[in-house]
Amino acid sequence: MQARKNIAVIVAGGSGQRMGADKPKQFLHLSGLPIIQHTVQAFLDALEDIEIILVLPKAHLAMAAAIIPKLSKPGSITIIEGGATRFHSVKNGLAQIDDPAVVFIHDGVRPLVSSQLIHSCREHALKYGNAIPAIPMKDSVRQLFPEEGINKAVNREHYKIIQTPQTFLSEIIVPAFETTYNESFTDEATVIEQTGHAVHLVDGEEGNIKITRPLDLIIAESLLNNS
Ligand SMILES: Nc1ccn([C@@H]2O[C@H](COP(=O)(O)OP(=O)(O)OP(=O)(O)O)[C@@H](O)[C@H]2O)c(=O)n1
Ligand SMILES: C[C@](O)(CO)[C@H](O)COP(=O)(O)O
Repeated sequence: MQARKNIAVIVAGGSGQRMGADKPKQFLHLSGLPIIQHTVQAFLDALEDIEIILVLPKAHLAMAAAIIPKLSKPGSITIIEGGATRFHSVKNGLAQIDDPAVVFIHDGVRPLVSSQLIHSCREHALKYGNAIPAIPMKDSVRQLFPEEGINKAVNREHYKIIQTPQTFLSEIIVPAFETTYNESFTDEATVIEQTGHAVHLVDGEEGNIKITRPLDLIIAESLLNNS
């Protein structure tokens, strides 16, 4: 039987509107290195045989030339052009996968992902077909009813905050992405759910933050300096 590869599709094809910087946030520096360099290196460090498909914005493909040679294993990285939405960027990355694999799909702007979480996701995906990291909510939560102009408290124990790497057997995630794009696809779990797969949640990590707004950069810098 063909051995199962480990492949990470790292999506960094966005433009970072909410960050409001002069370049896409994945290229901003964190502790002196581009965010995307931290993220890719985290996967290279976690798994000896990892192959990385790095999805970048078309207009910034050249930025890869500055980053790749600085990684510990530059040879294991393939650069792919991103799409109009995160879904399309993931789809472009998945189109590169032919062999049986455990496929990690990870936000390029979650640079603090740990080796422990990557391994936990891999083990659960091998057992359940998919592994989706999730953390508990820590604030009170209210649902809005705009038409009635009211809001109501909900039980936060019934909700989880979802992270990446969302991890799958290739035979599940590759065919799932043949579906037509739908605006409700905010992550990969929503895509496999539509094809009838049960989503398997695993414990995520509080520190595995997504750098979305300027404050997140400050938090990430602090977490990195105190780790
Ligand atoms: N067309 C897109 C949009 C997003 N992403 C990636 O998906 C991850 C999570 O998306 P998000 O944080 O929303 O990034 P942006 O789309 O860049 O941010 P914004 O929504 O603020 O513009 C990021 O690593 C981003 O680069 C992508 O690969 N291709
Ligand atoms: C995939 C994700 O990071 C899981 O929390 C999230 O859905 C991405 O959302 P965004 O609006 O594209 O940042």
